[in-house]
Amino acid sequence: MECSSNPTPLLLCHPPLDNLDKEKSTVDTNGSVDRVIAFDPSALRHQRKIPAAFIWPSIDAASTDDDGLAVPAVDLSGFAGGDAAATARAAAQVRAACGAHGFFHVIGHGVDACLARDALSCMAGFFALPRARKLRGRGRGSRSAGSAMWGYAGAHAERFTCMLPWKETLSFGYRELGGDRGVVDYFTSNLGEEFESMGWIYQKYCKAMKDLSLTVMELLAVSLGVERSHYRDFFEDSSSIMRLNYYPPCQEPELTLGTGPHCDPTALTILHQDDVGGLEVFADGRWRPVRPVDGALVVNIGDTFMALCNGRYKSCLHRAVVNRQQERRSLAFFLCPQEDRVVRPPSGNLGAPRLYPDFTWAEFLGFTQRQYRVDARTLQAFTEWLGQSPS
Ligand SMILES: C=C1C[C@]23C[C@@]1(O)CC[C@H]2[C@]1(C)CCC[C@@](C)(C(=O)O)[C@H]1[C@@H]3C(=O)O
Ligand SMILES: O=C(O)CCC(=O)C(=O)O
Ligand SMILES: [Fe+2]
Repeated sequence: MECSSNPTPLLLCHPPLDNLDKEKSTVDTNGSVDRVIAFDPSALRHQRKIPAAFIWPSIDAASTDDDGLAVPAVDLSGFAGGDAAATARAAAQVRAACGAHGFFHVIGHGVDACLARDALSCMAGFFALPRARKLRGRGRGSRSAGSAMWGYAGAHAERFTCMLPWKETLSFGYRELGGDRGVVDYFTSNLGEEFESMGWIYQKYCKAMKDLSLTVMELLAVSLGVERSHYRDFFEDSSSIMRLNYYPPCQEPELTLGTGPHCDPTALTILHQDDVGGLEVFADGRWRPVRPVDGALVVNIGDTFMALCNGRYKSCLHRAVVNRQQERRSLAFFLCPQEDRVVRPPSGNLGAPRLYPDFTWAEFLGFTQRQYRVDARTLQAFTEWLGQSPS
């Protein structure tokens, strides 16, 4: 597999647009995947070496610098309460962080601490289930573009054949409109009635993340000098993605990755990580950890927001590493526009000259699920692909 996520000379690394098809060259001649790995950490634990499919190119798995990334802790309480000085301070912090690397912590965010704790801890029960049971949570999503990514996935081994991530995930969609128990219904209909209480935890957690993401959108607008409600209104009817990440301990952590180097294609990510650590950002030419801070949530700009602000704020390359001793859990809430909404920056001084073409989230999500494995240059590849498409 050609390197598709070389972090150093990003622009010098041009994999073919269909980097998914390239990987399928390891599919056998009658079209079926011949080396599907059933990711079963309890069985893999007894092997001295990890399977070759989990080994990443050394450039992607390059070691981490000790120097933690300086991410500001943006206190949202004053901003939400309408305090002018607190707003100016928060906007300045966000402007500096997003102009540099796009990552910041939020504190004073108002998310119930018990809910946040429960959402992180209750996933343990799910990932500890036998594999066959977890697989019941596969696939039945409502939206076709993303349906391959809904439900349970063990190392994405059904989608990819090499550079597999050392993780298990459970993903589901969240949209508020159309009912206030969509997540609960997802859990009970896909996993079983006994998952109802877990479904309620994520139902409430998603609502809290949606509200928080709209507050952050307001702050981003203020920080960019855009009309305060502009992005909030844009995302009011958003359809977002909730993902539970479970990273088991790994016997050869320096050879693999929990999540490979990528920029999030989505608009905004709110990450709740446990206290183990593993998130890293590629900044100033090196991989730097974003150390967990108790009570804080990590926020980062994704490609879709970078397009919405015409490149003023960065969607930055990041990854998650694993370690020998400890399992790690994280919760990622990905804010995405409603599928058919056109992504374009507001007119005015942000808008020209345009760096990216108009697109819809349905098109971009479809590209990441059918055409291209998300990496460091997804938005660029998507832009080129749009330019080549008939219309
Ligand atoms: C739209 C998306 C694609 C990925 C999930 C997400 O909702 C946001 C980030 C993307 C991802 C996590 C980036 C790293 C590679 C990936 C395959 C993964 O390791 O999970 C990505 C997701 C995907 O499912 O395509
Ligand atoms: O688990 C983490 O720390 C990061 C995961 C991530 O970047 C993602 O899911 O997009
Ligand atoms: Fe990410």
